[in-house]
Amino acid sequence: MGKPKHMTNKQNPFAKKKRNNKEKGAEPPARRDKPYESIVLENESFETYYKHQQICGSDAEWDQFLAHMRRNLPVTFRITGSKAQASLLLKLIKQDFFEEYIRAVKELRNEDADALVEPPQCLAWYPREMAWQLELSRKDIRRSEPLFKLHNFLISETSSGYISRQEAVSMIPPLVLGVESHHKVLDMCAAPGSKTAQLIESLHANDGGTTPSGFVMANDVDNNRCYMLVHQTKRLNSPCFLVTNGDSSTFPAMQYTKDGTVSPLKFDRVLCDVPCSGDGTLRKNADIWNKWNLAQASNLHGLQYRILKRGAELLEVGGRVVYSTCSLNPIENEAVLHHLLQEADGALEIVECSDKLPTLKYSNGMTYWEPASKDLTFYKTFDDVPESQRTVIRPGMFPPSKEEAVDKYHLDRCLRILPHQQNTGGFFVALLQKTKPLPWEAVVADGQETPDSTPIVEPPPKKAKYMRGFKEDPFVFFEEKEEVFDSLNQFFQLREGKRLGAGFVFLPTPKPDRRSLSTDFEPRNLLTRCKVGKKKNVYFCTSVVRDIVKLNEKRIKIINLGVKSFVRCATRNIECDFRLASEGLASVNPYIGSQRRVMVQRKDLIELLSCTDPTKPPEISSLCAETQQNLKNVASGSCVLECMVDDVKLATVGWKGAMSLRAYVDQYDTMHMLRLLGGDLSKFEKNKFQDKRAAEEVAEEDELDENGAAADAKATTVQESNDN
Ligand SMILES: C[S@@+](CC[C@H](N)C(=O)[O-])C[C@H]1O[C@@H](n2cnc3c(N)ncnc32)[C@H](O)[C@@H]1O
Repeated sequence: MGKPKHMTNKQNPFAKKKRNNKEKGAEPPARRDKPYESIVLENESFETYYKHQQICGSDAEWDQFLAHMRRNLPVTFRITGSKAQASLLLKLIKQDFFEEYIRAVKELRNEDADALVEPPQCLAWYPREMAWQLELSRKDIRRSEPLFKLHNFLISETSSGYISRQEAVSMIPPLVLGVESHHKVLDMCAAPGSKTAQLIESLHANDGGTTPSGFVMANDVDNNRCYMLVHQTKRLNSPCFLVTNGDSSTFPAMQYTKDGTVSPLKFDRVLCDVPCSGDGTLRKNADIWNKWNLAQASNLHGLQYRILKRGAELLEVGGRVVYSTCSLNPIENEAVLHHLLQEADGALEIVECSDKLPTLKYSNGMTYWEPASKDLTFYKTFDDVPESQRTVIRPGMFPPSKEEAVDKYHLDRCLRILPHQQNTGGFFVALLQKTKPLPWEAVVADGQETPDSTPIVEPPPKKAKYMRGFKEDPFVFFEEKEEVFDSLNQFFQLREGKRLGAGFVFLPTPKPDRRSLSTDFEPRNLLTRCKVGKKKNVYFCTSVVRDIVKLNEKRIKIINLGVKSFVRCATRNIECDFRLASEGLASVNPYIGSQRRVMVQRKDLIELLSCTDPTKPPEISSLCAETQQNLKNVASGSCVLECMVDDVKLATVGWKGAMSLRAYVDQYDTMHMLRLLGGDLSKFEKNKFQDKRAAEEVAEEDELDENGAAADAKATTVQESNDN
């Protein structure tokens, strides 16, 4: 046994400081030093530093920049999901949501009915009109009663994953990366996951009914933030996705099976949305005005460089990596890129990407900057840096000559998005292409393999804390012969249904020839999270994800993968002990046989979804004749309910009982589907302001009653004592 902790010589300096503070009675630091409203939106060092670096072209532009930095950020959102259902929702948003928006904004501003209100603005650079900006801040929406329906809409559609409330500039890196369905994608610093969600959507965007052959691996060093990532991406229900937890700067070399041979796993697309000082988010995080200083940027440069370098090593030749930050500081942006490009000696090249974002306003990447110390002394060359500052200001932070910056390194091809250019946050993004193996990879490969299949250089040694965090339940894949699978297969006809539909819940009408694309259901792609005992939840993933997990489980900590597809639910007289889980429906739906599918009429689906009392599901005899007819050949138990809306097929999980039919959908999905079906949502609309007022009234009445009772009791006591 070792010495007790307090007797060891080595003490954790942070714990010691905390103890000392406690002893001195010092208050723990508040999360924010000042209440939000009273934060002074000024920081002299910030202004001096960025003015010196000339991030704006003129004094007039600088004034505009600062003025925008001090304004609240407008709310933006994206419509997500597969093309068919996203178009359906867009149509609805343009009709109902905008109408309600204009009405509510007029009410909020006390304007009369004829007043003109700007409708929401489409972000023109985002494809297919799928991203929108409202001239309201998050605070406006949360705190204003007239906007409660809009708030409810945003919450319910976000919770069910059909829209994503995401800052406009944060939508840019995944667009620039250009992910396609066959790509192997790595998101190196992924939490909380708004960009990961976009990458997954791109992977599925052109699936046209087939499951993508590529995958997205999302990593974050912070164990807790990995769970935020799981939560954020869960709504997309992608079987081609996994979450890992590790330090990206030492991300391990991995393997996968390529054409039957175990090979090094290199990625086609890598996103490095690195940790940064975040001063581009000042409009959203006003407390940064208080805290901003130059030390953060200098401290982060090294980590940012190491993450990008590792990303480039893990990239396939011909592959692309996006480097992005929400910082305006050239030390965290152009300097990091220049640092690596210099070492890559032509193996990496910054490529033009503005063509992917037509109409986006931006400034070109900086080609000259001057690193500075915390006291704002600026240096033109490393030779000028005094010895005492040389651990902070590093040679790799200095710019190349002005000619090289443009002609050799193309730093001007980077995009700087400044807040005043289109009323957004500040952002930096660059797209790089790997044209050949990196010089140090070629050395590793020398004499062993051709440059095309260069093995991955091993990462720098890991620190001891690398594998820390909670222990995850195991990932236990089904074997080819698996009792549970036989039962699932028999009941849901998984090997007979084959590919009848498409990947996401909202299915375009299947074309008859799609059957020819069919692939058999692979039982080994099902897994559970327990080694012993009864299998409870059964998850589904694609073959490539299973392969990667099996080959690399010991190299990297895997947090999550697979979509819950079947749930144990033993019911008397029903042969299969599992029901379908709505999360996995999109993935397994194409395989489910016709005997477990029911086409229901629109009116009936509205009735099923509107039933909020689980003890009283609609009687089958109350449904339309067509629906009743379609139910005739379906045995009791879990089934898929299908319904056509325009030319889009909606699918949801249902349960046929002896006399009744029910839909198994959570509240937010119910609201979403009712919206698309044109059903009545009023019973789900909550006005939190009204609820609060009602609760206050009840509390007041209770208080009056209590006071009255106390007065009565007192009067009685007085009366009694008088009587005595
Ligand atoms: C700017 S945020 C990423 C935002 C995210 N891409 C999104 O769009 O939601 C940076 C993330 O990097 C993570 N991080 C910091 N150092 C890291 C490292 N060495 N390896 C991996 N992730 C790291 C942080 O935990 C943080 O979640």
